[in-house]
Amino acid sequence: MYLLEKAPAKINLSLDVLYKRPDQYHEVEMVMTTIDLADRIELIVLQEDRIEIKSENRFVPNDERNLAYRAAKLLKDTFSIQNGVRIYIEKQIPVAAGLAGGSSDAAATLRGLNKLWNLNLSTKELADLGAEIGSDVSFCVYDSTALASGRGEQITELPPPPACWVVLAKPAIGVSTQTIYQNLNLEDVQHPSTKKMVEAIQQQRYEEICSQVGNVLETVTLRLYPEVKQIKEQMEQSGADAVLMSGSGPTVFALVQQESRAQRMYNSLKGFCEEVYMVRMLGYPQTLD
Ligand SMILES: C[C@](O)(CO)[C@H](O)COP(=O)(O)OP(=O)(O)OC[C@H]1O[C@@H](n2ccc(N)nc2=O)[C@H](O)[C@@H]1O
Ligand SMILES: Nc1ncnc2c1ncn2[C@@H]1O[C@H](COP(=O)(O)OP(=O)(O)OP(=O)(O)O)[C@@H](O)[C@H]1O
Repeated sequence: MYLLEKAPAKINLSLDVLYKRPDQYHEVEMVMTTIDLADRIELIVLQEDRIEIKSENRFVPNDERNLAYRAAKLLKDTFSIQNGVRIYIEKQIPVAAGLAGGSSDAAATLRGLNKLWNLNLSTKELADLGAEIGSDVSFCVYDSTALASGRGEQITELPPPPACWVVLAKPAIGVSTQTIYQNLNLEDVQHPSTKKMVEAIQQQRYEEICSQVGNVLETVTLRLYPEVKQIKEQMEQSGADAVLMSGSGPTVFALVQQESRAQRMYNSLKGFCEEVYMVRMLGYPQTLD
């Protein structure tokens, strides 16, 4: 038995941190959506009791460090599944970029194995299981647009935002999410208004969405990595409707409604940044076949 799942990247349209919790996580309020930059996950059921990970990308671990491996293991252990699975990850999402690539692979594995192993779990049940793997996995299970609170695992779905182009640039550095949260000084940030962002999406007001984007982790990453700041400034100067860093970075994205303007921005960024993408905003679940 065999199944394909699409695992799209996410962007944070807003990311607010409320306080540091006693369990070493931070209480957050994030508005997230998906974009048409996606990994492709192929799942093949094995009669033998083992989990295999295959990927041509050298940055993707092929053992229990892989979040997709952990997703399969979690379902196997929780539901005493005797079969194994081969998981082939065709990687399109840049690794360690702030785009939840690993979390989305884990979520796609949960969705796919739910079908292949006839578990009949609801999206909420899968998302709750996903939270055991990582804070972003629950959102990725929903594969839509949502407000995420708690440490990121409490999901309230929202309608997809109005369509637009998303131009992304990832500087050639890796950023540790843990380091960024550790260096956050909550007295030194400007909090975005989650409420206004949610209302702007509910009312489908593109300009209001653009004026409400904000990410408190940006303060930390831009201070620690000047190359991220440089890319952000370059995007701001080339006529974006809004520019923001996604998650803990280092990827910066621009929202642009006009295709020709997005194309010009893509071309000019390509001149000094190797990893640049121009994709559509999605915000609703996609199928592959
Ligand atoms: C930055 C974001 O990607 C935004 O969507 C998420 O908040 C992070 O999600 P993630 O990568 O799935 O994070 P996890 O794997 O759960 O946690 C990695 C590390 O980030 C820190 N962390 C994460 C989430 C959170 N709400 N507070 C935190 O302080 C913790 O130090 C944790 O050890
Ligand atoms: N399926 C996977 N794809 C990519 N990286 C993975 C995967 N599973 C585990 N990893 C590990 O996780 C690390 C972070 O990768 P990932 O691409 O998920 O980061 P990210 O986009 O910054 O995540 P987030 O936005 O959730 O913080 C990588 O360095 C890699 O070693």
